[in-house]
Amino acid sequence: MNSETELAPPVASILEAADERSSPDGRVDVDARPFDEAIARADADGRVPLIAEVKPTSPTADGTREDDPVELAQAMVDGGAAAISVLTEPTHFGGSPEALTEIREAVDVPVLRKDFLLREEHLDLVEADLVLLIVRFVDDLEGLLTAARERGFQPLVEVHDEAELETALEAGAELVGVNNRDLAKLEVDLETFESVAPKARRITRLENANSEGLPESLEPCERTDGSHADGDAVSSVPNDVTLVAESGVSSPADVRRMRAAGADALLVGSAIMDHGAGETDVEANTRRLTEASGNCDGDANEIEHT
Ligand SMILES: O=P(O)(O)OC[C@@H](O)[C@@H](O)c1c[nH]c2ccccc12
Repeated sequence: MNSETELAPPVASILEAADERSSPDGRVDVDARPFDEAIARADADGRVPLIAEVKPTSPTADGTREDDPVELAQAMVDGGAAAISVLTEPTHFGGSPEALTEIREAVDVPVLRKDFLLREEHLDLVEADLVLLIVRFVDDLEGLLTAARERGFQPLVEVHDEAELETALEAGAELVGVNNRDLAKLEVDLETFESVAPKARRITRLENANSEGLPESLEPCERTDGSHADGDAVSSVPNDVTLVAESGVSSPADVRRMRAAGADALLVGSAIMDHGAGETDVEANTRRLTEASGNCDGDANEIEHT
């Protein structure tokens, strides 16, 4: 495994279980729904491009939602989600490959398989439009990226820091998720995306500069504290890596904060699933995030969450 620091005990046990899981013989062959088109459609409609996650429970959740996963996914799409993420990990997240298959049949947006995929054979368990590959847990990222693409999957490569980002980009990742949750402590800090994202822009900009020259900078969004998300352009680079801000986004203000830091899309689970006793209307929970204004207008578009 590609990890030197200690992992939170639930994560270590998830990985042990993942290592022992096997897939049926034979390779899947996916005709994937393009994720870039789903992002473009959302942007064109004025919706924040959101991957909403069907996550019945998790090591950090307070309870478990027993609702029909297909109904949950449909409610997320009705709330404006550009794509759906489905946990297929069974032991700690209450997920299943069957739920993913049913959801993919029921909705027409791209579906991400969220699991702990360690080896090539793990890719063959179930068809999906995207698969998550976590840099920290994968030994041969380049090999797994190739194997995923050969099957038709669009790989979303998850990183948590700059070193992992470099590994991801060197291996040829085009779609990168920056996880705000530290898997060593399971703590969430939105500054993770804010500090890693500009580095992704800088590295790909240098690569582009070799062939095309530098694009003009856009004025970066101003944050509510008056500082800038980063001095660099955040969304003007052609042939750029697509960046997804993952985890810990719970309010329209968080959405705007991640967009200001350069997120092309966001991945949100808990705030939509709401495992506690709070707001259980998944469609409304999704809508208040997809309708969060994409500009930096402070709280002008804040919808009261009662
Ligand atoms: O529930 P949150 O904080 O909105 O997070 C969603 C998603 O980012 C998170 O579930 C996640 C990110 N990377 C993962 C890897 C495995 C399992 C789960 C995850």
